[in-house]
Amino acid sequence: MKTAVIVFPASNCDRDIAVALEQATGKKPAMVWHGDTDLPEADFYALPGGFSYGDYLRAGAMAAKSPIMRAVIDKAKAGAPVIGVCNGFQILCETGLLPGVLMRNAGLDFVCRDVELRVENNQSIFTRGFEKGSYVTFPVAHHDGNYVADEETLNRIEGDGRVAFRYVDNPNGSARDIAGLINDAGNVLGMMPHPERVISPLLGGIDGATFFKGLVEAVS
Ligand SMILES: NC(=O)CC[C@H](N)C(=O)O
Repeated sequence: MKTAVIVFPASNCDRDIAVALEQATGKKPAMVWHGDTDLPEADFYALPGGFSYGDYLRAGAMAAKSPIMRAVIDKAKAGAPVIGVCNGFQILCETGLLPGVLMRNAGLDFVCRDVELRVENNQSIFTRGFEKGSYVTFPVAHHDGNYVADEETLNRIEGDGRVAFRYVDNPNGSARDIAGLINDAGNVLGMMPHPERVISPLLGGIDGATFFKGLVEAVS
């Protein structure tokens, strides 16, 4: 099982997700710099959290135009599994691989705390490790986590069962409490909460370990 993590200037969760992936797969992921143009072969690709390019213009907007993202977009369109966490979710929206956009939190504050999420869909490769309707707790840490899309898009996403996770107590104003979203084809997931930060009791929880284990099993 090979995985790869894309590293942008001011990514700050790249090593956290690398540790989570190594724990789940037994192998260190390839770390790929944003300025590269070629991706190594991998069973899935991860876009980590952080403040890529200082969150200038809009969080994820500049990273979406970085050289490596052309290769990530091609891989995703060819069906490779891609996961984006927090800034990674922002980047996926800015590339258009996922619909909608992440705007400033409704309360205008940076929100940093554990949040409870409902698993809305366990049919995807990303959520198969969970029971549908079960609850998990992951931390959030962001100022731009307010998911916005037009009504038609929201209806379509919900109608197609593409909401992966929903906030129980919405921390940022996201439309329809959406915390994590899957693309049409089912191979791209973006989510604001951080599963890679709860992969051991020492870190305060293991729901993230279940998440990565389920993903690894699904793509093996
Ligand atoms: N941890 C993260 O990836 C959050 C950073 C993100 N750019 C924000 O909205 O604040």
